[in-house]
Amino acid sequence: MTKAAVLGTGSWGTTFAMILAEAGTRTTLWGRRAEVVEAIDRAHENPEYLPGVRLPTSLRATTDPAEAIDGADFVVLAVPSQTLRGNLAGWAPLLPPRAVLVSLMKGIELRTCKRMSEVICEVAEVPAERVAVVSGPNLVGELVRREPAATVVAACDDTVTARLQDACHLPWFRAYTNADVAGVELGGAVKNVIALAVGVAAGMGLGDNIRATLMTRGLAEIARLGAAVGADPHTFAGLAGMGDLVATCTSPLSRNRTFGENLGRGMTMAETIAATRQTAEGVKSCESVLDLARKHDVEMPITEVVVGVVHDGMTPSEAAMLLMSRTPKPERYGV
Ligand SMILES: NC(=O)c1ccc[n+]([C@@H]2O[C@H](COP(=O)([O-])OP(=O)(O)OC[C@H]3O[C@@H](n4cnc5c(N)ncnc54)[C@H](O)[C@@H]3O)[C@@H](O)[C@H]2O)c1
Ligand SMILES: O=P(O)(O)OC[C@H](O)CO
Repeated sequence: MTKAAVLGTGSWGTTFAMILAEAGTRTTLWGRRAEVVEAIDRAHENPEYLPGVRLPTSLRATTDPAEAIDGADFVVLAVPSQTLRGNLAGWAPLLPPRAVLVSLMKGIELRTCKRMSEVICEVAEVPAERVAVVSGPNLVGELVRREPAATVVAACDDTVTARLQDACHLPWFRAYTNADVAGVELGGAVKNVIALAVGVAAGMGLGDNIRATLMTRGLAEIARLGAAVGADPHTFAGLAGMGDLVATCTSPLSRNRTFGENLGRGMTMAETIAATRQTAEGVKSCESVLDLARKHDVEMPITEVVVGVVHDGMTPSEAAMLLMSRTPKPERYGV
């Protein structure tokens, strides 16, 4: 039987562990807090992140990473992107020699501008063939009700994607495979930034025309950056590109969109952060996405104003004016 360790008992870590367990994978969750771990292990509920959701009885939980990781075929990483490097450094000595490391995270590391798979290879000292990512339109609030959804499992090794697909495929959760790791990761990380922009516009009371414009031009930004880092442009028309962009930018369940909406309504950053209990990855990653774009000489005007609003005191109205007053140009998608 395939065995998985899921490291991180937040909303996506717990939900993906539930999916793995339901798909017949022997799964153990690792969490930092004893009370959460005990509730998952004994009462089959995560009261902190998924109150009221009944988890499979086969799903185990522990505060001991060695116990979770022992004998795992898949070690699934589900902590915030900016803490991954530190967390993984502690877990690396525990990894079984042939385990595949799976990233659930949708962020880009600050300062290094590295994708999560790159951080994993570097910190765990594993070849790219032993790393996979999972990304797609996967809003936890719907998945825990077992509403139909799909995702993408990506790895450069076909046998790895096939095994991971098998480990998490369910009648209500379709996993597609893709070999374009960079594209799948960028789609997931940058859509969070675009969702912040869409949220700001919604909070300002603006309508569907600008939402569609931000999403479409946002996808063009994602594709331009993707082309610059060597991703397959087709990936961005798929679930991890357009699919996740649509889900995140249109759903009230999205934390990134909601964060932007609060800013657009006039809340300060401090008030918005205080109102956000969970990880809204775009808030930090917008800076690393912009840095990455600058490194590759890629223009990302929506990302630039998101960084302005979130980190540099730009008002939503100033951001809107900056975007709308750009030089008129031909419509181009991608490069
Ligand atoms: N929730 C979703 O709908 C969803 C869906 C797909 C992908 N994701 C991505 O998955 C990743 C994790 O998101 P989430 O929704 O589980 O976030 P979350 O905020 O619900 O949970 C984060 C988890 O990490 C833990 N954590 C925080 N700081 C830590 C640290 N320093 N060391 C170790 N653990 C720490 C928290 O205790 C918590 O268990 C993010 O990159 C997110 O973008 C989330
Ligand atoms: O709630 P968000 O904004 O972090 O989005 C969650 C998922 O990434 C949607 O696929």
